[in-house]
Amino acid sequence: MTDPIAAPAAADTPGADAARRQPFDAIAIVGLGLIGASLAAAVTEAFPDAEVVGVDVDARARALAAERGWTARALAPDDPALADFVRERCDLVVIATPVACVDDYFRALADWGFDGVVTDTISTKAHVLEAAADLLPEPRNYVPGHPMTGSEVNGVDGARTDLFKGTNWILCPDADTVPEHFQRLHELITGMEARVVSLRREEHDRAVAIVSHVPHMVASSLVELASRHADDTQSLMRLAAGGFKDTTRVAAGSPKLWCGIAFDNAAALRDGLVEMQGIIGSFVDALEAGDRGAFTDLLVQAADARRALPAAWVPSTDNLLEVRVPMVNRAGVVAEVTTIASSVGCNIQSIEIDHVSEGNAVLSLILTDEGDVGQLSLQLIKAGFSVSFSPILVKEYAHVD
Ligand SMILES: NC(=O)c1ccc[n+]([C@@H]2O[C@H](COP(=O)([O-])OP(=O)(O)OC[C@H]3O[C@@H](n4cnc5c(N)ncnc54)[C@H](O)[C@@H]3O)[C@@H](O)[C@H]2O)c1
Ligand SMILES: O=C(O)C(=O)C[C@]1(C(=O)O)C=C[C@@H](O)C=C1
Repeated sequence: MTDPIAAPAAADTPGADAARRQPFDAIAIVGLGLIGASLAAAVTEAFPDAEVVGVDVDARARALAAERGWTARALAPDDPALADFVRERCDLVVIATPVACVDDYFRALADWGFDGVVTDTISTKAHVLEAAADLLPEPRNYVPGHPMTGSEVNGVDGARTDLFKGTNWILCPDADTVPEHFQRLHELITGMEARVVSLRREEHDRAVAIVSHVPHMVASSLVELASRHADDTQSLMRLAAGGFKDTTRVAAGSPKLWCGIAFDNAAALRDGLVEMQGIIGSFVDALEAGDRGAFTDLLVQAADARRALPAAWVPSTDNLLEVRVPMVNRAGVVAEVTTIASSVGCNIQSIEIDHVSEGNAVLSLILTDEGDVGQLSLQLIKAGFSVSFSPILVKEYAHVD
C-alpha cells in the first residue's frame, strides 16, 4: 500500500480537464417546473452543444422553457416525438416531477427500450428506489439524485439559470452503479458549478428529514402560530420583520408538493418532528424553572452550530490533491470511495477512471482543499483500499489537455 498522504512531487493530472467535457449529448428533462426548467437552463448554459428536450403536462411551462431557449424543444408526455427522441438518441433522462409521476415514466422508459442513464431530482427516495427496482429494465443505469437547493416559488416562474451554482447536489450510487454513469453525472453537475455529495441510499431520507423536511414543517408551524394571533390583532403580520421572514420563507412552497414529500418520508419526518417537540419543550422547561443557565446553554449550542455553517461555496482550485484508488477485483468502488469522501467533508472536483489495461482500472479523484484528508485516508485504508495521494500544481491542472 502506498503512503496515504506523503507524496513528494506534484502529480500528472489525468482527467484534470474533465469538468468541461460534455458528458451527455441528448438529455430529456421530465417536468419543467422550478427544478426541471432551472436544470434545462443551467445545462444549456454550461453545455450549449447538448440537445435538451423538456417534457411537461403544462403547455405554459413548455412554451416558456422553449421561448427562453432553455430547451431545444418542449414536448407533451404523449407526443410521439418524445418516444422517438428517447429511442433514437437520448443518453440521459432526468425525472424532475413530483414523486407521484415516476412510475409512469419508468414504465415508458422500459417500453421504449431506453438503455441510457436515468436520474431524478426528487426530494425523497423511498418510493423512487422501489419503482426503479421494479420498473426499469436496467436498475443499475439509475443513479438517484437530489439537488439541495430550491425556492418557495414553484413552477417554471421560479426557475433560473443559476439556481444550482455553489450548491450541493446529492447522488446516491450503490455497488451496482455503472462507474462511468456516475462519472458523467458528476461532470454534468460540476459543469453547472454545483458540487456532488455522495450519500448512501439508505441514509438519504433520514438525513433530508432533519435538514429540509422538519424545517419546512416548523416554518409552516411558525406561520400558523402568527396567523392564529393575527386573527385577533390584524396589524400583527405587518410587524413581521427579517427574523420571521428568514425563518419562514419556505412555508410559501407548494402544499401539494410538500404533502407528497412528507408522506413519502413519513416515518423519518414523524421522528424528527417528535424530537423537535422535545427541543421546544426544553425551552419551555427552562422558562418554567426560571433556569437562565439551561436556557442560555440551548441558545449557545444553536448559535455555535449556526455560525459554523459554511457560507456559500466557492470552488477552490488551489491546493488540489489527486487520490488514486485501484479498482481491480472489487465492485462498487466508486460508490464506496465517493461516499467516504463526502462523509468526511472532502469535495471531489473531478473523477476519472483510467483503464490501465484489460480488467485493470484506477479511480482518480481530484479533491479541493476541503474536508479532513487524514480521515479520508484512514477510512479508505480501513475499508481495504490501496490508495495514493499526490498534490497537484494549479497550473498543471489548468493546462492539461
Ligand atoms: N421545490 C424545491 O425547492 C425542490 C428542491 C429540490 C428538489 N425538488 C424536487 O424536484 C421535483 C420537482 O420539484 P419542483 O419544485 O420543480 O416542482 P414544480 O411544481 O415547480 O414542477 C413540477 C413540474 O412537473 C410537471 N408535471 C407534473 N406532472 C407531470 C407529468 N405527469 N409529466 C410531466 N410533467 C409533469 C408540472 O406541470 C410542473 O411543471 C420534486 O420531486 C421535488 O420534490 C424540489
Ligand atoms: O427553498 C430553498 O431554498 C431550498 O433549498 C429548498 C429545499 C430545502 O428545504 O432545502 C427544499 C426541498 C428540497 O428537496 C431541497 C431543497
